[in-house]
This record gives sequence, C-alpha cells and structure tokens, in this order.
Amino acid sequence: MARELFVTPSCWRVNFNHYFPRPRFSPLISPPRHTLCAPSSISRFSASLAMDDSKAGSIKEMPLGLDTTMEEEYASQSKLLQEFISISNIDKAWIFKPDDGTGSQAMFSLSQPNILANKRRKFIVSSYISNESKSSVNFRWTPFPIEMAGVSTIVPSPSGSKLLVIRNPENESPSKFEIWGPSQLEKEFHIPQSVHGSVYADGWFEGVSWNFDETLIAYVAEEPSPSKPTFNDLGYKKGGSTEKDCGSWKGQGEWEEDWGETYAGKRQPALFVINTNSGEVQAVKGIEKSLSVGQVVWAPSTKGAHQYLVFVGWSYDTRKLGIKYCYNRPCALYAVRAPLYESETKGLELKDSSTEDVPVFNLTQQITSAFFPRFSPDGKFLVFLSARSSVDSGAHSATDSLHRIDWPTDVKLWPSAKIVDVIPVVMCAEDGCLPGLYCSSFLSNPWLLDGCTMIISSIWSSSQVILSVNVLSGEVLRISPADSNFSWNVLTLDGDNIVAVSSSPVDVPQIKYGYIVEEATKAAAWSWLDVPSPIFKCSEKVISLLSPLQFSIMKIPVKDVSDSLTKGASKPFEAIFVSSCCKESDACNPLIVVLHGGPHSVSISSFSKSLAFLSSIGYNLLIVNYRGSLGFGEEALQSLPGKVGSQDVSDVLTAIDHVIDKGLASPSKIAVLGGSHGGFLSTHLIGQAPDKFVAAAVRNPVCNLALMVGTTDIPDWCYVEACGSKGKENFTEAPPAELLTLFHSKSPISHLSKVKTPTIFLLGAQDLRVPVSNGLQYARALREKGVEVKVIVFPNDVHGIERPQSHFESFLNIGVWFRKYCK
Ligand SMILES: CC(=O)N[C@@H](C)C(=O)N[C@@H](C)C(=O)O
Repeated sequence: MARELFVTPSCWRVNFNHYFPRPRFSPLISPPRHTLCAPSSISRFSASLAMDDSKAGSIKEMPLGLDTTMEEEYASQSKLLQEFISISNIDKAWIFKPDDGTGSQAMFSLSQPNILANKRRKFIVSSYISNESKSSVNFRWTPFPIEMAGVSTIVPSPSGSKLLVIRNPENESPSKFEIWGPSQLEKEFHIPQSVHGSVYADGWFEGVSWNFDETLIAYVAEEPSPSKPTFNDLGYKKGGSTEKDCGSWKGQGEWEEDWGETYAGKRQPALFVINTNSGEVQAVKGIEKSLSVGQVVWAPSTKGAHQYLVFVGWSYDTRKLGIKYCYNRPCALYAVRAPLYESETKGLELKDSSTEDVPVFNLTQQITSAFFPRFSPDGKFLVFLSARSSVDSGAHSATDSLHRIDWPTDVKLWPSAKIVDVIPVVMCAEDGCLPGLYCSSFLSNPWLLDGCTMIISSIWSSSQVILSVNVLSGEVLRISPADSNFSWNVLTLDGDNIVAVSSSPVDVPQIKYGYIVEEATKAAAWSWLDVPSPIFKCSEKVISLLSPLQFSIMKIPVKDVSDSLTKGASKPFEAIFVSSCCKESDACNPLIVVLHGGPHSVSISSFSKSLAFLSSIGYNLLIVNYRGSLGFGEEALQSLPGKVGSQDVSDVLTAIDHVIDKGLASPSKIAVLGGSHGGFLSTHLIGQAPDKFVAAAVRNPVCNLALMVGTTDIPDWCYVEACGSKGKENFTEAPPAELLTLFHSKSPISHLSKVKTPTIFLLGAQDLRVPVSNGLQYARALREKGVEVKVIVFPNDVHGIERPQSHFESFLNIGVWFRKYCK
C-alpha cells in the first residue's frame, strides 16, 4: 500500500498502492529476472536489427523480455514517464514568525526521485510571505533549493530559533544530531549504537519533540542491539565480548519479533531524551520492555514539578502482527516522567523528586485505540485520534473518532481523567454531511489562534478535504471549497491562515493560502488564494498532455440492494473517471480500471504521477472506490469483510457497466490495474469476467488466501476479510483444513481455469505483506495453461514497490503492456 500522493507525509491510508513512493535507500536493483512472454523468433529478429544499428560492429543484445516493437514503445514511453516522475513532492512545511511581526517565512521540505542513484533526493525551499492586505498574499521564493543529503528528519524548535537535523547511520556508525542556529551549526552530537540505533523517521512510531524551553528533545529510536552469544575455538565464551577479535564469532541469539512489513529487522522503538546543551542522552525509565512506543510529545510543564512525556504505546499478545497500513493494532496514550538532568534541576525544589518507581500512567484505558496526541496551546486539554472501530472490528482501517481529555494539573488524576468524544464514529451520514473522520496525520501544531480550533485533513468520499474542528464545542466545518472535486491537504498554519495544497488527477498540485473572511456565512467563511510557486514545475510536454484531460466523480448505484444490507451499504459508491476531452473521433480511448488495495483504503482525486502518465498516453481511467473504501461512513466500510471477491467484484463490474452504458468506454478495450487487494480484485475479475478484460497489470497481488495466511505478517487480515466479524475471534496461527478450503474458495486462484487475459506481474521479493509466492504461484499456473504472462521481480523491494528504479520500471512496463493489448 504505497503512494505517490503529493504532500501527505505519513498518509498510509490513501491510494497507497500506486501513488505514494516513500523513500527507500538501498542498492541498485537488477534487471527483470523472470520474463515469461517473449517468443524466441521475435527475439532473434530483434537481435539482428540491433546488429544493423550498431556502428561499432558489436552485437547488441535485446534486454530480456523485449522485442523491437516493444523497444520502440519502451523508448518513447520511458522519456515521458521520467518527465512525470521527476515532478517534486512536498513532504512537510513550517512557518517561522519573526519577532518584529513583519511577514512570515515558510520552509518546505521537498523530495524528488533520483532514478540513477535509486534514492529520493531531499531538499529545502523557502519563501518570504507578505500579506499586503487581508485578501492578497505574496510569496517571495528563494532562487534555488538546497539539498539535504543524508538527512533523516528535521524538526524546528518551538520558537523557530533552532533547527534539529538528524542523520541516521547507514551501518553501525552513530546517529548524528545537529542543532543549527540562524547562520551556523551550534552543536553536533554523535550517539553511539550502544546507546540506541536509528531514530525512527517512519511517520508512525516517529516522534521528535522539543520541550518548552528548548533544552531537551524527546524522540523515538531503536533500542540498542541485544548482546549476541560469542564463540571461539574453545566454544561458548562466557560474558561475551564487546570487542571485535578475529579469534571469535557472534551467533544469532534468539530471534525477536518485529512489526512486519517495512519493519523487518528494526528493533523495538524506545524513548530517549537528549540535552541540547550537553548532548547527554538518557533512556526514559519505567516503560515495560514489551511496549513499543512512538509519537512522543511533552506534557505541559508546571513550575517546580517534574516534566512528563506523553506517548503512544503498542502492546501485543503472543506475536507482533504487521502494523504498516493496519490501524487495528490496539494502542493507548501513556504519560511518563522525563529523565532528570542536573542542569535542569539546579535551584529547583522538585515536589515529587523521588527517582524510584517512576510510574507510567495509561491515560486512555477506556478505549482500545488512541494516537496522534496533541496538547492545546494553553495546555488545558489533550486531543487524540482513535481507530477503535478498526481495533474492535478487526478491519485493518476504518472510521476514526476524535477525543479530548481535559488535562488535570494533578498528576494523580491523569489515569482517571474522562475521555470526551469530540467527533464520534459516523455510521451513515446524510447526503452532504461529514461522512466520518479518516485522517492519516496531524500537523505538529494544528491550532488556530483561538487555541481550540484544529485544522486537519480528512477523506470525504473520493476527495481529501480540510476541516476545522472546534474541540470544545465539537463543531466541524469543511473549509476547503465544497464545490471543488479536487483534493486538498493542509501543509502548515500561518497564525489564523492556512498554507495548503490542492490537486486533481489532471492538475498538478497548486499551493493555496486560506484566510477567514469576516462576517460571512459559515459555509463561505474561508477564502483561498492561488500561490504561484516553482515547486511543481513540469515540462511543456507534460503541461500540453495534461491540458486536454478532464475528470469527474461519478456516483454508482449499488446493484441488487437487499434488506440484509445496512443503509450505508445500500447507498451509491463512487468512481473517479479521467478522460481526454478533445477527441478527434467518437471512438473511446481504451479504459484502464484502477483498483486500490486495502481493501479499506481509498483512491482520492489528487494528482498521481503514474496515473497521470497513463492518462497522458491515451487511456481513460475508471478509478473505483468500491464499498469498503474509506470516506463513506462505517456501515458502507463494514459491509465488505466476509464478502471479498464477491461484493467488491460486483461493484467494479457495476462501475464498468455504468461507463459503458453512458458511452464513455468501449467494451472491447478494457484493462485492469491493481495492487495488493487491488490485485486480488483484478485477478478475481479476469477469472470471473474472462471476456471483459484485454489486459491486466497486478502489483504484489493477493491471489491465494490459503497460501497467504501462512506466510504474511497479517494472517488475521485473511480471517477478517474472508470471514467477516467472526474472523477476528476465530483467528489462530494454525488454521484448520476447512478454513483453508474456504480461503481457497474465496481467492482468485479458484477461478484460474477461466482466465484468458494477458497479465503482467510486478512483484517485490522482500514483501512481507503479500509474499512474492502469492503472485508467482498464480503467474506460473496461468503460464501452465497457456495464458500470456510477464513477471518482473524486484529483488530489493517490499510491498509498495516504491524504490525509484522499481517504480519507474513497473509503470513503464504497465504502459507498454497495455499498449500491446489495448489497441
Ligand atoms: C492491510 C493491507 O496491507 N492489506 C493488503 C492486502 C493490501 O491490500 N494492501 C493495500 C493497502 C495496498 O494498497 O497495498
């Protein structure tokens, strides 16, 4: 579940299958290993042509799996794909306010794939913001970005006078902490591996927080490596050895569970505090060994009392089940006393100075999930998000709720403090009303100047919108324009103004500046200005290819509504339709049906570089948010578990019929593209509707639940999605034979005998979520029965296939594959 969604730093829940390349820094990948579709006669022909081309007289070999016709296509598509892929993303932004009250300074952290190096390049661009009047704003940009090579994360201090830069080691070397002032490096500290490993910068466990007077920074890092047994020629060496000596060697010791997909080999996340003056690092004491911690913030401090930290803790029963994309892992907010530093305590008489038995308080015992803690600016309340629907139902993601704790000044009252519901889980909303909360991140400071209104981004049907939430009254307003089908995301706040970004499937992102219009009706209370910026600059070619494209969001009525369906599950679902408007003839472009994974994820109406590339080379897109997707209320979402492979398949077929009936698609030119659960749907579709699709492309598809259940990091997912609400209770690591039969019967592999559609498989060999065996088994079985198949295995990729070269090669092959079969 990955994505290329712009400007949504830790947004795991949206579109993540195709559109969210998160940086992965590892060595070059090798060329495709498996290519099962090139007839040898064509290969010989290609080789001879290549020979004629060669002025040097050497024989050029055609890369594995290519023929000359395809090579032409490769060459032309690859140039264009590069132009799309090189458009920058905004990962984060901050505002700095000078003391003299003049204007503000914005800093944007951007990234761009460096395909040659197979890494993401990170850089910074700044802009001076001046408000000439309430309704006009001017951003003056620095002429060039500055590269931030080797930087894992940057975090400005609350006053904006210091910048923490963390560089994680690539090997066994120390983590580097740099503290920068306005014009120079002020401090640099190297934290050895014996203290802790890499600092978490994963967008989930990640948490780096400055205290109020900027003397301490709390953060989450990997625990130091446990010692491993040492052996030498006499056998086991008692007491081990810290030094490397050539006469001894290290064994492995006991295997430790990790959090699965993307966390392979990562050690337990633990809490640390560094003193910004001395560089002294202390591990936070008192936290149970088994608790994984993250998202730390400082609790409001009281003069003369200890400082406390609030963090999220995840516990587990017998094993850690995969956590990436899985909000159904129980978690709670905890408070713990921060370590004491001598310099901090000088001259202070601490009220509770004992260092023994440091207590850890669970603040959210009444609820099964609590994360993204944010204190109000006055420290009077603590707000957090909860995925309790997800935890309680077992669905890996579901509708969120927002809560508040009025923060007691007396530490002893913390554990019993009441949790107030601010936004409850929405089961089924009336048309035009909030469908529920679906958030993948909160700003570190989400507060307007009144101190009680939070600005957040959330999914609303097929779009992302910006909401203002008054956490005292519970009033929620959709403040991004309600008449816009574009997706909007808040980047940072400038006092009571908002710096945001807005985009659509056919419009590259545009920076927006939002301000409150006085004395206006509530519905029109915010106005948005366009901010010209150099950030999303793209080539003339890209601009000209995007300009004739248009998109709409279609409502698709549910087929076969019955009394057994809830109201929410009987309401229309949605699909985003992208097409070319200026057609020379009446013939429709070929259609690609695009299916997100999860299944409890969503394709939003934002710009996706890879999908825009496919649209620009002449495909219409039908991006289906089948029932079960996020953004449509809890009843619609919960209608899918237990019915995967039938209800979702039926919704996609209904959406296809809808566009055919409207004359927007030709029934003989339809292809399907999906990853993970989207690949499950795609392979189901080519089996259940074998005459419908001329080509398919699948990325790490789930093809056989009976195989997946024994190999994935989330076997519980197979139970919940195949069996519904019973699945959670019945989960066991050793599924009985009858259940394996059920899993098989609900899987695409059970329809394999009917498949005819030429299918390309893009597989990540390091995928722990849907291990490569799932795609390979299905591809080999198709090949065995004579269906055209191409398989590309990326040896160093995980589930998302996001490493720049792999992402590029995947979409280039998808483009060429579809061109071959969809004329
Ligand atoms: C929860 C989860 O990871 N499910 C996978 C089977 C899946 O479909 N993943 C989605 C999110 C993806 O798009 O990769």
